[in-house]
Amino acid sequence: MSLQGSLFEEPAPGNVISLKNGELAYYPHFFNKAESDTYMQTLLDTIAWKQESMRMYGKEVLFPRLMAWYGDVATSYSFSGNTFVPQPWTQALTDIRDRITPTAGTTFNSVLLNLYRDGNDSMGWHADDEPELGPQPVIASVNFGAARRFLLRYKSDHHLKHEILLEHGSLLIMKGTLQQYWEHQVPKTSRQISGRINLTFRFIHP
Ligand SMILES: O=C(O)CCC(=O)C(=O)O
Ligand SMILES: [Fe+2]
Repeated sequence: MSLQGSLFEEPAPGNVISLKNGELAYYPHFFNKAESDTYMQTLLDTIAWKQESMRMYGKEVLFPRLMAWYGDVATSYSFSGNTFVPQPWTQALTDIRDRITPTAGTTFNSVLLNLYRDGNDSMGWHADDEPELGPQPVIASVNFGAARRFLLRYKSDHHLKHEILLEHGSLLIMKGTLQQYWEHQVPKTSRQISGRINLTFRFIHP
């Protein structure tokens, strides 16, 4: 555990964002700049990044980003026709997990990592509503690297929207009925930007 972060520094306060049938809390500077720079580099160097593919309309399509899945041995996770078997926790991942756990108010047994290499990498509209996450999952999203727009839309009325710029060192907690009523995405951008890593800590019901 990082002494600097845990003993001498309180995380910056978060902003609760109350949406219709969904709740978010955003902590823009949860990790300080130096820690965030170090985690960015450590994760780039030590995570087993892979470009996965999914079957779509009978074709094998590459995900437009790199991914990795880490967690307790008993957790495996399926989406878009893939089952991901987790790799064992690394030191950096358990450090980050232990830092965010008190703020999230719940425990996590796995983490999905996404590496957006540049503005061309993205994630399309979806909700994290897979059955193994349970009915009202708490999902903690940690961000390092280039800031990216995180868009939300109400499933049954796409005019209802919200947007958050997820910055270097930030933490976003999604909870309550958010995944049931809202979808989210990280759109492409034509801006020339560097890489970004997002980690979503989850509790998978075995
Ligand atoms: O990269 C992000 O901010 C979003 C990640 C996400 O939605 C997911 O992993 O399910
Ligand atoms: Fe998601």
